[in-house]
Amino acid sequence: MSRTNPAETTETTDSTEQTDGRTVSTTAGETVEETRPEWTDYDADGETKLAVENLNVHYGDDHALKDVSMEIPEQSVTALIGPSGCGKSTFLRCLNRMNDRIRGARVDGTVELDGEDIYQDGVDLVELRKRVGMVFQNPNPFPKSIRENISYGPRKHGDIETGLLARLTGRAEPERESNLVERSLKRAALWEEVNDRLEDNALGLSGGQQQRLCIARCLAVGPEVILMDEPASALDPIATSKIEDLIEDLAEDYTVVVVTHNMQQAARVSDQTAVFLTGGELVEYDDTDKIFENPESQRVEDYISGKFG
Ligand SMILES: Nc1ncnc2c1ncn2[C@@H]1O[C@H](COP(=O)(O)OP(=O)(O)OP(=O)(O)O)[C@@H](O)[C@H]1O
Repeated sequence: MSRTNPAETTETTDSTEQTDGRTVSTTAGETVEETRPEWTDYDADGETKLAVENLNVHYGDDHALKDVSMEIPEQSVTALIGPSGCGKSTFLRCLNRMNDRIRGARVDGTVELDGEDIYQDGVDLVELRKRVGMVFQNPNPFPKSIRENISYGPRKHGDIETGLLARLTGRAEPERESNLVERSLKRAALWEEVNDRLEDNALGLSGGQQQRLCIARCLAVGPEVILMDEPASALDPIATSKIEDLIEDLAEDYTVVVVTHNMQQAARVSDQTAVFLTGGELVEYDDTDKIFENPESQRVEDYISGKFG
C-alpha cells in the first residue's frame, strides 16, 4: 500500500505556518508547498480499506480538521489519539458521513472505501453505514429485548423477515433470526452471559454488557469497518478490559478504527496510531510501537509523555 505525497502545490491564504515535518512560508494567494507533516506518510502493512486524502472539515467558520491524509489498512486496529477538541471524533464521523447530519458542517477532500469515494454523488448512505458501522461512547441499546436489539437492523434493511406482517403472512424466518442473534452475540463475547434471557429488556444489562450488545447490533448488519468513539470510557476496568479483548479479536475479521483518550488503551489494542493535535492537524501516524516508544515529532513525544494535553 502506498500513497504518493510529493510536494504538491496548493493555494492558501494563511500566513507563516510551522509544522513538524516541514516549515513553509505562505502568503495570501501565493502558491506554496503543501504543509502536510512528513511523519504522517505512513505505509502500513496490508491492503488499504480506507484512504483519506486532503480532508478538511469546517463547522461554520471553525476549521476543525486541516488537510488530513492517511490510509487505514484492513483487518487491523487503528487508534486515533490526541487532546480534547483536536478533531478525532470529527475525523471518525467523516468515515461514514455522520457529519452530514450536522448542520453547518462542511467536508472537503476524499474518503475512499475500497477505492470508491464515499462523498461522490449518489452514494447510498444507508448502505454505506451498513458497511461502516459505528459504536458510540455511551452504550445506547434500544429499550427493547436483547433479541430485538440484534434483529432490528437486519429486519429494517429487509435482510430477515420477522415482524408481525411477516408472521401473519407466513414469511417469518424465526430460525434465521435466531441464528443471526446467536452468531452476533457470540462474536461480541456476550452470548454466554445472556443466552437464557434473550427476551429481557436490554436496559437491564450492565453498562459493559450494553456496550457489547451495541457491538453485536452493529455486527448483525454485516459491516466491514467498525468505528468506535471512546467505546470504553464510560465503563469500569473489568468491562473495559473485555471491550479491549473484543476489539483485538474483531480485527481478525473487520477494520476497526477507535478514538480513545486512554493512551495505554491505544498502546494495548492498536496496530497503528494516528496522533492529532490541537488545531485539527494529523501530526504523526505510524506503527503503535513506534509512536509510543520513539515518535519522530517532538510535539507527539511531549503529548505522550504528558507534558501537555
Ligand atoms: N457538531 C458540532 N458543531 C460545531 N462544532 C463542532 C461540532 N462537533 C465538533 N465541533 C468542534 O470541532 C472541533 C473538534 O471537535 P471533536 O469533537 O472532533 O474533537 P475531539 O478530539 O473528538 O474531542 P474530544 O476528545 O473532547 O471528544 C472542536 O473545536 C469542536 O468544538
